[in-house]
Amino acid sequence: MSMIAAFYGSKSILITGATGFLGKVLMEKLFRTSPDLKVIYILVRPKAGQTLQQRVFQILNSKLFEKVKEVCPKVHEKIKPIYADLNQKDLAISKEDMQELLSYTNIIFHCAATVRFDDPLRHAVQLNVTATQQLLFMASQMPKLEAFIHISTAYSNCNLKHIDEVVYPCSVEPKKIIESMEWLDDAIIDEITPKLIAGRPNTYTYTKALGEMLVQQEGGNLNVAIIRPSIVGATWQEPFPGWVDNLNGPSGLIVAAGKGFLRSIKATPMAVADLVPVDTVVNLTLAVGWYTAVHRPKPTLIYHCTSGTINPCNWGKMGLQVLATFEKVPFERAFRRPNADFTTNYFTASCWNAVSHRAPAIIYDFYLRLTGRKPRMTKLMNRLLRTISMLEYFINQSWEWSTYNTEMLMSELSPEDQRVFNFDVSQLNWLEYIENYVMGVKKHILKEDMAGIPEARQHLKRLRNIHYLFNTALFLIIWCLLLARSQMARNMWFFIVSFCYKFISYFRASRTLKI
Ligand SMILES: CCCCCCCCCCCCCCCCCCCCCCCC(=O)SCCNC(=O)CCNC(=O)[C@H](O)C(C)(C)COP(=O)(O)OP(=O)(O)OC[C@H]1O[C@@H](n2cnc3c(N)ncnc32)[C@H](O)[C@@H]1OP(=O)(O)O
Ligand SMILES: NC(=O)C1=CN([C@@H]2O[C@H](COP(=O)(O)OP(=O)(O)OC[C@H]3O[C@@H](n4cnc5c(N)ncnc54)[C@H](OP(=O)(O)O)[C@@H]3O)[C@@H](O)[C@H]2O)C=CC1
Repeated sequence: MSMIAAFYGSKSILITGATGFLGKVLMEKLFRTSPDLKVIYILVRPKAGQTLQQRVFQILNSKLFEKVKEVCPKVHEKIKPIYADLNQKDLAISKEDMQELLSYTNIIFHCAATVRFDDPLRHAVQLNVTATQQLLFMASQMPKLEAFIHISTAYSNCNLKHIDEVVYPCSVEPKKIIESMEWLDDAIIDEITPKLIAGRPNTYTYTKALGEMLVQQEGGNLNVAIIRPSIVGATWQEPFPGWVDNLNGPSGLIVAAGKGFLRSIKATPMAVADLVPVDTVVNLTLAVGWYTAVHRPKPTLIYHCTSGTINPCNWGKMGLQVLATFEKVPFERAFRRPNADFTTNYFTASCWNAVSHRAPAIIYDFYLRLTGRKPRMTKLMNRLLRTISMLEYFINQSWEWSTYNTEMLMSELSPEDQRVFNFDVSQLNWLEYIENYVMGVKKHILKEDMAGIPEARQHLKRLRNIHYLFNTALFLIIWCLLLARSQMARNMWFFIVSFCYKFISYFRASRTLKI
């Protein structure tokens, strides 16, 4: 029997961010391995016109929860959605709900955050720092609380090349940043943001670092732990390989490449692609929750959930495997045949962006206008290029994270727990994982059925023929223009024609003599 599964068996658990990518897999694993847990409180907000219940219903009826419904038929009775908005003071939790949370919660998993790289500092601070402070204040009033597990990111200190499992202080205290957001206007905040995030690429990584510092400072007597995942990808093994449900990180670029929009990206092929499967992150998170509650380590421990130092993959290997998988499992209705490459300098990247991204989009929008349809490709391409510009920071350099605490935790687990809550990425087969990831993007993000592969292949063949036709026509047009304007071109054309004529005559003559 798994000690960790038994530990959660009687617990009341609060998960923030449970409707997110990581949060869903965390909930699924808890219900599947500890079906007799008491309750999981999830902070949820209405979204896209859906009520809290509708959002929970949609999650429980998704493919991700198919196995849970077999082992925990009453799962819907064990989830308690609580209205909350991290943008609001006191998280907008009602008095009744707050009283219940304070009275019964045993474990908190704080996953909620804004993971956007381009959020204004005020919004990122509100979600990733102020909301964390409010959750810590709630936790300090929970008499039954055994552990507070805070999910940060391995890139919170990406301004450093080697990162240890410690909290690195930020130049300005989190509390001062929180207070200043209350009275500074947006214009001043925009002006000071570059100075505050200095060395980091965006407000996301900066505010995650602030959140860690706040947890360390205001964790008080709480049993707190911090987990830093690197780039969280699709599931590796459980509940099944390849599950992913958002366009963040690699997923969006895999879609863009598979649909033929993405043709080049500035990357360093040998740079470490520090991906970590979401089920690996969840297994580590649950093991940390158990260890923190049972062993109460002091001071606060930080756990790196990364792959680069244990089982490194690089962007070149990943990119080639993604392209190879497209050959086997093409995406439907592609704009062009998938064919992308990494460029290693800005000049080449700019040229490729102009020739292989912007020009085709303009041509295609011109065609849409000619056929009376609304042009959309240029707008989509600009968004994709903007996304790429934000991700490039992370694919053109490598970092090194120490993993002492994570390895220590693994050694503390029983063999059964190491099996059930496996976070040993040394066992990961990258080629197999990446192939499952691409197939998962096709099935779970694009909602494409594998039965449509033959038609997708036919579509790609048609695109190839159109591509050849277009290139031939372009060549002929350019050649005719050259012939019309250049005597040298005409002389060259005459030489080629006469050479071919003589070669054919000689060939015929030699064949006649042989007969
Ligand atoms: C040698 C051969 C080479 C061959 C190469 C083949 C290429 C194959 C690709 C494989 C290589 C992949 C490289 C991966 C690089 C990944 C690096 C990731 C690093 C993360 C480090 C930090 C990790 C963390 O701690 S949190 C990470 C999670 N956070 C994110 O990833 C957030 C990033 N996204 C954003 O910040 C925003 O989306 C932003 C700012 C980039 C774009 O914002 P914008 O407002 O423009 O768009 P959205 O409103 O978000 O969406 C608009 C629209 O676009 C769709 N969309 C969203 N994101 C993406 C995307 N990444 N790609 C494509 N499309 C995207 C979205 O669904 C929306 O559509 P609507 O219809 O409008 O809803
Ligand atoms: N994905 C990755 O590659 C990595 C993620 N992480 C960390 O893991 C955690 C989870 O990330 P991930 O699951 O990918 O992110 P998602 O964007 O998928 O999920 C974010 C969660 O936060 C919730 N949330 C955001 N804003 C609010 C708000 N105003 N009020 C209430 N809830 C809100 C979202 O709710 P809603 O559904 O209503 O929007 C969602 O449940 C984050 O802390 C992130 O920093 C760390 C490293 C890598």
